[in-house]
Amino acid sequence: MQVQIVEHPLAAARLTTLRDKTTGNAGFRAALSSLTQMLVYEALSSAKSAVVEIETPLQPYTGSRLECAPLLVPVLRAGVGMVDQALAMVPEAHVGFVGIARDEETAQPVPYLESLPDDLSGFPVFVLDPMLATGGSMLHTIELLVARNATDITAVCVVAAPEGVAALADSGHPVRLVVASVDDGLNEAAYIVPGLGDAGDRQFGPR
Ligand SMILES: O=P(O)(O)OC[C@H]1O[C@H](OP(=O)(O)OP(=O)(O)O)[C@H](O)[C@@H]1O
Ligand SMILES: O=c1cc[nH]c(=O)[nH]1
Ligand SMILES: [Mg+2]
Repeated sequence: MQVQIVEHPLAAARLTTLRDKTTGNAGFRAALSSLTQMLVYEALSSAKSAVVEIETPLQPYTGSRLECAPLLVPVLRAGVGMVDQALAMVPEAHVGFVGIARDEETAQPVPYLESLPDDLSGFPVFVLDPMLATGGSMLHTIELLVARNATDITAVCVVAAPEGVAALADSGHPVRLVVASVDDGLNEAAYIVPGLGDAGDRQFGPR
């Protein structure tokens, strides 16, 4: 599986703000939005372009546009904080939604929402979720997409645990990962360490 770690100094600065436990809800949402811009920019660096013929004020010009905008799929709740900025980068994109909450005892994903197009053949899909911990939530999402014929899936994450990266790689599904950091691992409660805590709670408060 292709893993692209975005290590730009500005990305590292936003990630530090997210990790800082003194950052409040508003500051966390702002830093997540800003970092999402960098992650989506990098995730699109290999996207195909289509030729567009235009005219500048001076002469004809052969320009380009994205050949196919990715379907954006935020995983609720935490991925909600990434979707506005991703849409700002790709305004023509469509958006699907998946809702999953981990069971706090077992860390198993509990799905509660699925709102996706029926057929994703030929469409690139960007799954937006800041946290890839055990990988259970991302794998569930990927399985929903593959069942709809998706063959080009990008997981856009902020922090990943090696366990989650391995789970995606071992799944054999057509997925690549774009992430700001692969951290040390998971603690006994399946939280990423050093991590940034609960990305949903830090944006929106406890559920
Ligand atoms: O890789 P996993 O072990 O599945 O953990 C990662 C998931 O946990 C978080 O969501 P959470 O379940 O806390 O829901 P929330 O976004 O509503 O807070 C996070 O946003 C991922 O979706
Ligand atoms: O560290 C973690 C693990 C799962 N979900 C989060 O929000 N944070
Ligand atoms: Mg949460």
